[in-house]
Order: sequence, then structure tokens, then C-alpha cells
Amino acid sequence: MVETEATLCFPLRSRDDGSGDGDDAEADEVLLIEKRRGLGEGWYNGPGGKLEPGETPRECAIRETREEVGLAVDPEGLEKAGELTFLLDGDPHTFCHVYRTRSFSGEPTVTEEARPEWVPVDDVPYDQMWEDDRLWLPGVLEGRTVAGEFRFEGGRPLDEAAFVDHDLEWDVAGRFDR
Ligand SMILES: Nc1nc2c([nH]c(=O)n2[C@H]2C[C@H](O)[C@@H](COP(=O)(O)OP(=O)(O)OP(=O)(O)O)O2)c(=O)[nH]1
Repeated sequence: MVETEATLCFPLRSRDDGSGDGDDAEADEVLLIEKRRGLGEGWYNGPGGKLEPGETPRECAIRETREEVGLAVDPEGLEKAGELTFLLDGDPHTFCHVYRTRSFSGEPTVTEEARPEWVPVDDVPYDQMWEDDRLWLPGVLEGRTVAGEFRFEGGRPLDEAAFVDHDLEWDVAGRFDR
């Protein structure tokens, strides 16, 4: 099986926590999408998708975020947060570059592919996401870096396979070359 290269991008913003208690505590929110078609349809995820020929992962993350939710991400502020390998029945299926950013402009809009939604980082709907996300996304949203391998079995497409096990390494920024 030929491995696909893909990206995910998690835009973050700070919001007044609304407690009205007089301090300036801010709660972070992350822009998730409800995916409206393709792999992972009906689940929440970050904007993202497969690399096009000749495209770098960073270019792909920026393009997909623009196409799926209409946000213009500033390349300078795009921070590499993870590299995830998804294996299906023992074979590499997708290698996914994960980014986060606080530098973008525009307002998220609904497209044919995605319905965007700002979600508090401590209230991410992990029960409506890929099963592995609860293992790595909380750390990514806290600012950490991660390298992970996730093994799925017994099906094609990937989103109908069973998640069987994983390996994770944290704080691996030195390993990322782009
Ligand atoms: N959060 C998360 N994302 C995943 C997992 N596995 C996985 O492939 N993805 C991501 C990588 C890609 O961003 C996305 C799949 O690519 P895609 O959105 O282009 O797929 P698609 O089939 O809809 O492609 P297309 O028809 O639009 O070309 O899903 C996972 O376990 N967790």
C-alpha cells in the first residue's frame, strides 16, 4: 500500500473566560471542523487533508485551512506540533504532519467540506473524533510536540477499522525538520 502524506492544522485563540470575576483569565479555544465528507465524515477534526503533488506539508496545511474554513494562516506563525503515523493491517497508511497556529486572519465559514466551530480546549468532543485523538491532541493543544504511531486493523477505509494500539513520544521538536 502506498502511504499518503497529510496534514492537520489547529488554529487557537484566547478568549475572556467570561467568569466576570474581575481577573483577566483567558480560556483557549481551538477551531475544529465537523467534517462533511470523505475520510472521517461526521467526526470533529482540525482542518487538513492530503498533500497535493509538489506541495510541502506547511503549504498543504495552509491551503486546506483556507479551502475548508476560509481562514488565511500566516506561514510565519505555523508551528509544527506532531508527526503521526497511521498503520492499517500492519502497513503504513497515512503520515500526518500536525500544526497549530495563533496567526491567521478572517472568520471561519461553512464550506461543502466542513462546518467550523470554536471549542474550549478543555471541552473538546473526543467522543465524536478519531479514537486516537484523545491520546495526543490534549498535549498538542497545551503546546507540546508529539511523535506517534497508531495501529488500526480489520478494515478499509481507515475510519471503519478498529484502533488496536499505539506508541507515543513527547517533546520531540528537535526531530522535526520542517
Ligand atoms: N485527528 C485525526 N485525523 C486523522 C486521523 N487519521 C487520518 O487520516 N486523519 C486525517 C488526516 C487528514 O487530514 C484527513 C484525511 O484526509 P482528507 O480529508 O484529505 O481525506 P478525504 O478522503 O476526505 O480526501 P479528499 O477526498 O478530500 O481528497 O484525516 C486520526 O486518527 N485522527
